Amino acid sequence: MQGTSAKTPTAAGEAAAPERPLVKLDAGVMQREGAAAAPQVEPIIELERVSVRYDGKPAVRNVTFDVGSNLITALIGPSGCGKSTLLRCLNRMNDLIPGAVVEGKIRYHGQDIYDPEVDPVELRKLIGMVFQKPNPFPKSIYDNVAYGPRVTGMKGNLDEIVERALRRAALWDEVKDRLKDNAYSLSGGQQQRLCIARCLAVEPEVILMDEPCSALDPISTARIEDLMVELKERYSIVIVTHNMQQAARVSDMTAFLTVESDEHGVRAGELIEFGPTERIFTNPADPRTEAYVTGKMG
Ligand SMILES: Nc1ncnc2c1ncn2[C@@H]1O[C@H](COP(=O)(O)OP(=O)(O)OP(=O)(O)O)[C@@H](O)[C@H]1O
Repeated sequence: MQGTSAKTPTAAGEAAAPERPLVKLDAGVMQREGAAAAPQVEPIIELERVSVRYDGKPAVRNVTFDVGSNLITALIGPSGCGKSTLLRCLNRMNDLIPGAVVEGKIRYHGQDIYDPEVDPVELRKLIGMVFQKPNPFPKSIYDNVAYGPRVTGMKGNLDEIVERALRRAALWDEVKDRLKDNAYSLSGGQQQRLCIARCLAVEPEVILMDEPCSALDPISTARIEDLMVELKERYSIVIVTHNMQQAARVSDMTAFLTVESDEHGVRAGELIEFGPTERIFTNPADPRTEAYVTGKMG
């Protein structure tokens, strides 16, 4: 599988990117400076007419868009429109759901990820996932981060790999003196950053985040949002969020989905609009997008 060549691991101890100031957008939502400019999308993942069914029942229909390299792409839309389903397609997590069938093409660096030659376990190392609720293992902080490198037999000094991942997840300073403590002794926000560190430890290229802040307080949420903006220097991120302010604050590109009926009256999630986040929130092309982002629908 292609894909690791673009990555240049750096030594532990690198400085975190400076926090970006917030700027006000016309729509009254706050967005970090830099995310406002219309970004160039150099695709790392391409979705082409992707449809998903569960036990024959359509959940998502004909979705086409590109996930840009080193950008944050937000998937937004009302409950049940298929955001999580679509996210799980991107690293074949739907393979683990009995009855789930994915159609269409998903290409990662141009390669069809559903090709029988592709090993989904290898794919998930390159396209990692962070879930809604922090889900650390009942192990020490160190062992949580070391878990992936150990089971995948990653080469290198394990202490350095753990430190690097914890630094990139902006958690090192808070845990460096308690690495042997159980992960459950951390706060919810720290646990979520630990899960991000666990994901980063195996050197992914893409991070999928399914409502990563929904179980967190506003301060922990702000830390994760800052972290996401720092991480995109090195990784490509796709985030599912119900929080439109969050999508507007952190993402560069936004895909808006909603449930629509086809000509036979069969309902499934469809992509209504995809584009630079600033435009989607301030000047959407479709009235359904406008209704959703202004809170009149969903
Ligand atoms: N494991 C599953 N088995 C059967 N149907 C499923 C499964 N997961 C999702 N669905 C169905 O697929 C559709 C899309 O669900 P999905 O969870 O992807 O939407 P969502 O936009 O992420 O929703 P929410 O915002 O509420 O989390 C829904 O109709 C849902 O009931």
